[in-house]
Amino acid sequence: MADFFRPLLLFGPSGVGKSTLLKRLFAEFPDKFGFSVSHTTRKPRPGEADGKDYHFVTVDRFKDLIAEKAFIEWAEFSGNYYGTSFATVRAVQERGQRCILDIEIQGVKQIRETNLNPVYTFISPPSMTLLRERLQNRGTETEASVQKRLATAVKEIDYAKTAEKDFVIINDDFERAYSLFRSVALGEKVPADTLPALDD
Ligand SMILES: Nc1ncnc2c1ncn2[C@@H]1O[C@H](COP(=O)(O)OP(=O)(O)OP(=O)(O)O)[C@@H](O)[C@H]1O
Repeated sequence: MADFFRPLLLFGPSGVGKSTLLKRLFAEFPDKFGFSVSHTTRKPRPGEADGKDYHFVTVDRFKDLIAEKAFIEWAEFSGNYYGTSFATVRAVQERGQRCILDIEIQGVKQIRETNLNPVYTFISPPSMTLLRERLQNRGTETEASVQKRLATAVKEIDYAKTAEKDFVIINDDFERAYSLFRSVALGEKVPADTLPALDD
């Protein structure tokens, strides 16, 4: 069970279902896991709470935090800044919880250079067509933003094809994906999925 105490890092393209999987995990295990709440300069979506989903900050504040070396990793993504502070990860670990990070690719690359030693878990769409549909159906993006996220997704998936990762979870049928994700999060030794072709 040694893996349980390593942070769990989730990565995967926007719209693949990372937040949905996490929401379910936190509902089932309110005390076992702690989310590393990122800082962002993007505007809150309806229902998102400051300090829970993100620490929502201004660009000036974000730049101050960069200057103070507060971040383990930070990146600009889809026109906004995102970052993980040392303080948030530490706060989760001090509560005795497994820290879960939801990070985009540029951040993942930076994390590899640190001694955080997380379990790298790639959440994959079953196909590019389904990814596009989910982004469109979520209703939070304009068509231009969907296009931008899909273009980024293609690059992220190319990276994921070659990058070192501990687990791949295909978010096809949600209940199936969640059951696998739950096992991975609990530190169980389970056979994971293999990355689909994603060339559609
Ligand atoms: N297995 C699934 N089958 C069908 N729809 C799903 C599934 N999982 C998630 N969704 C839906 O797909 C949309 C995107 O999911 P979600 O917001 O969790 O993605 P995300 O990876 O967290 O994206 P972002 O990185 O942009 O926050 C949501 O509308 C969600 O309800």
